Amino acid sequence: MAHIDAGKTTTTERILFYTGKSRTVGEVHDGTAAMDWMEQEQERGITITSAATTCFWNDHRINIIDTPGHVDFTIEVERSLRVLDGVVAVFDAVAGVEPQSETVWRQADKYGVPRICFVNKLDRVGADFDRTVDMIVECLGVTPLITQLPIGSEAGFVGLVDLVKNKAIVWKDDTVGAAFHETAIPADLQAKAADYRAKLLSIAVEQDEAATNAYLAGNEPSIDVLKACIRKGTIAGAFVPVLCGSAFKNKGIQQLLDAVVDYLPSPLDVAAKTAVVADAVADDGAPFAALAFKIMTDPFVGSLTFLRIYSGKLTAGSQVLNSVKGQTEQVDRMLQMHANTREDITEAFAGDIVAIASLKATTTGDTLCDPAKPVVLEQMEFPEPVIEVVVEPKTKADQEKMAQALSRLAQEDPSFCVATDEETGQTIIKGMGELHLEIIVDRMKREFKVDANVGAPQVAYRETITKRAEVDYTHKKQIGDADQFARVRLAFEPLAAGAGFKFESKIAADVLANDNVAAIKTGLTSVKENGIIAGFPMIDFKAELIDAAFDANSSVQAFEIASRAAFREGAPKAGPVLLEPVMKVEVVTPEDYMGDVIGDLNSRRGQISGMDQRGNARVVTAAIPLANMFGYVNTLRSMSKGRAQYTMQFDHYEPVPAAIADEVKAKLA
Ligand SMILES: Nc1nc2c(ncn2[C@@H]2O[C@H](COP(=O)(O)OP(=O)(O)OP(=O)(O)O)[C@@H](O)[C@H]2O)c(=O)[nH]1
Repeated sequence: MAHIDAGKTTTTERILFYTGKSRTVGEVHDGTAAMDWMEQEQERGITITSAATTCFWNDHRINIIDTPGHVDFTIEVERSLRVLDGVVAVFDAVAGVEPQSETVWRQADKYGVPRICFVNKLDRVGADFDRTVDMIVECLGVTPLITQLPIGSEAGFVGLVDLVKNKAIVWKDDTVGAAFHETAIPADLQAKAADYRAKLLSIAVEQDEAATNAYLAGNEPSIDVLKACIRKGTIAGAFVPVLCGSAFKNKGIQQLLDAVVDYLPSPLDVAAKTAVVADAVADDGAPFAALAFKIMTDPFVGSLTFLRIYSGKLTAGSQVLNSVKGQTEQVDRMLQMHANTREDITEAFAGDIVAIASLKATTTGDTLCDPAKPVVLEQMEFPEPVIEVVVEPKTKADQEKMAQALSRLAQEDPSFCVATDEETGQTIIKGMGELHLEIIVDRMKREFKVDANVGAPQVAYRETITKRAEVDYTHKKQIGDADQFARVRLAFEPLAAGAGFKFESKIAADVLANDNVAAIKTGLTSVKENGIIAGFPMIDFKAELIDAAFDANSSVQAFEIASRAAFREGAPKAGPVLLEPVMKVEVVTPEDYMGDVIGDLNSRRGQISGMDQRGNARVVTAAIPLANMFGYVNTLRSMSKGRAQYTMQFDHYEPVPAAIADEVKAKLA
């Protein structure tokens, strides 16, 4: 995991080469990287989906997921972190810790995933290992355990000092597969290496009482003991081993693989953590339990569901239970994925990542388990989309294809959703950012051959209420010969940000039958999706059912209709407001453009929250409404002659100022 362009894919490609999975090394910049197999990934040189693959190193099997760095695809990182046992965080030694590295680091914190830091790109002009380590400490707040030091820098980067073995490792040249040899630490690095090694030993031995005592008595731990200490501390999160190299120049990759095997946990090491949520143990003999973390549309088999197996064994041809949906699923075909190629397998075990073809009901985050021993593994959280565009099929034939394509794409990607505008009947797609929706539309056109007109991206506003209001609504209507009757008294009340929607029935059980109460909830749940100000979903409020009445003409349909009408009548009295997504923006710019950048951010209703120095660049952070950030990439590029960069991510919702709310309403009217 890392910020965009830190070198994740390049590192992964080298790993596949050195572990013997690929005979040639794919390069990101010429579109031949095996892990970036989507056309859009190859054209743009970025990772969009997280590809899963398997390789072997030192008699260990390693399952790898290469995650995207761009913030629009954060969901891919989130779901990968949910199922991974260890992470290699890749840093660009020139840029250091960049905003998205910080974000994904916090995500890894959330799931408690042990990490190794790989300081990459040491061959680049301006590379600085020490500065990157300082930033790791400062920005990520971790204790680094420096296990390697670079030998030389920039074009002179030739190898590294392995502080664990206390040896230098030097490569013959920059080519793929170039031989390396162990040698004595160069004279000019000996003092520094001794210093760093002493630090390494003193931190590492703390993990083991016997090793500490021996060390204090003047006895250095053996390499095996030292490695065991590092492993223990890494898994416990006491420190993070820091390694270095240059993926592009083929240096440090084999040592990185050694570190993965030596220091990151095996499925057995994380059994305890899993057991807390699921009562599962990483034991092939235990009942089967797995988490579906990703669904991918596949041209050959329809859809592929990726599973991480936590315990037990899965056999092709068996039946498993989806314990979240309460449905049985048939596992006909099981595949081992290698980026874009696959291999049929018949058995998979605890710790494995496999893809299952054509499951019926399973969606991302569901648990599949042994029908005799049902468990539910901890589910995943998905972010709310902040941006939307209207898509219109060009012909009638495209209409159907588009609906199909969008539903397939939404199934793959929980951070993307499709909605229909109630009034205009238009199809709206919603996602995490401009790039996210651009890729979706591109895939719809190419993979599903749908011809469509695409509107300009719009902000995905929300609505909420600010005060309590009550409504007493009676639905009475004659339809044909039959009368309909339902009366509801509801109260609407604001809730704290992030609380979503809650429904509470305060009436006694004999006032209204349960299915009528359920119908009222159903009515409210659907009607709140089209708020009363400008049709945006209403969030963070509670609806209380205070009273209700029925007669011989009442039905669940009548109560559903009554609750919807009550919402439309009641919500306007509850001080409704329009909410807009406010983004956290970080701009990294040379000093010269600082004034222009700040002036421009201010003019976008931005609130500057920080200014910092990073290397010789300045960093400005600000909170800015998304509505004012469209096309910023071009403004910034021309303002800074292409030298400044920015990243942006959703921060919170805030009420839109009245004048701007009127504009939004006018535009939508
Ligand atoms: N000089 C130098 N360039 C590198 C190194 N590693 C990667 N690159 C280059 O940096 C660019 C980005 O590398 P990627 O591997 O695509 O980075 P990434 O982190 O996977 O990027 P995303 O997946 O898009 O987030 C490519 O042009 C690589 O060739 C390195 O060690 N040295």
